[in-house]
Amino acid sequence: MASGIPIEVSGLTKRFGQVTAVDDLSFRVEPGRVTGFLGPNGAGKTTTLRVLLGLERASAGTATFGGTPYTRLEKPVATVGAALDASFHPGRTARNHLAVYATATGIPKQRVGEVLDIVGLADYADRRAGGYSLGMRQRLALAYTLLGDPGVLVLDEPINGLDPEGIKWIRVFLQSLAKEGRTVLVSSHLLSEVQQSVDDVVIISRGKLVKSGPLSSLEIEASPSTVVDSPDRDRLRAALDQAGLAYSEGRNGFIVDEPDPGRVGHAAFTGGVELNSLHRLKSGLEESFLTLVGDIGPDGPDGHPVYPTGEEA
Ligand SMILES: Nc1ncnc2c1ncn2[C@@H]1O[C@H](COP(=O)(O)OP(=O)(O)OP(=O)(O)O)[C@@H](O)[C@H]1O
Repeated sequence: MASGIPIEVSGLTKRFGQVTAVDDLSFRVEPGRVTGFLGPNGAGKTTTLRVLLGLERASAGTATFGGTPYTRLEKPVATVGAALDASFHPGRTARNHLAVYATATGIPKQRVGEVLDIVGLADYADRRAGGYSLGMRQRLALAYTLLGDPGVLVLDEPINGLDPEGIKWIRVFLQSLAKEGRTVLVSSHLLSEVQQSVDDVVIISRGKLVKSGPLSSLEIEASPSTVVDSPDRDRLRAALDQAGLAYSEGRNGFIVDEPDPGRVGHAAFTGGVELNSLHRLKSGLEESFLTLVGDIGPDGPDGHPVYPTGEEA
């Protein structure tokens, strides 16, 4: 196995005409850990991964494997295994798909049998991929990434569409790859989908970094806390600082490390700040994630502010 090397993204920007898909994005993915690359649909995850893998050219900034861009890696297949947009010919078998790729990339044929075993597809290897379930196609995509026994794995939505048994399997599998010292980056638009599989998270929204760090730091945010927002964020920030309240700022407001919305409301009142949202964080980790990425608002469904009712704890 090639050793795991960090993925380093620095000041990365990618524009498509008027659209800025990735906007001055910087983060680092460490070997020996499973990292979830998270954000709602359209946040810029696939674009970031495509630049990282040399499929798109950056408008600015860099995305490298330990300082080396993918296109300049000496042995790319043995360094990085990636599954983006995996599509298979329905008339060909899993074994045939992998054998063709192995031959094209100079990987010994015996490795095909090994990776089929590793991903649990050996019994189905000689069936046509057209008859595979989504879960089996996900396993075949994984088998591709492992052919060169790389130290870095980049997987786009590998859990999407798996049944509960498949999810359990991939969770253990990703962790075992990381324990071997590999760098494992897994994208998803749902935190809940990868929550039990990842050690670290990199969260983006509208092309920008929202948060990166251990999953446990997000869990701390999700512990009893209050979500608050104002049309005047600067004044609200100042009022929270003045009251000595700790918080992190997301697209839909501030997550304040204070379980009592009344105290947060009082801090805002003291600072003379108008609020358009104030409520206790409801469902823990997932709402914390959604508040950070701004996928849904803490506001009520009619767009009006929701104030604490006392039943949301
Ligand atoms: N080739 C392209 N030309 C123009 N715009 C693009 C292109 N590729 C992506 N975009 C735009 O860039 C933004 C980010 O898209 P991207 O596919 O990277 O997001 P994502 O986080 O991977 O979302 P999803 O999970 O839906 O794939 C979107 O607004 C998308 O429409």
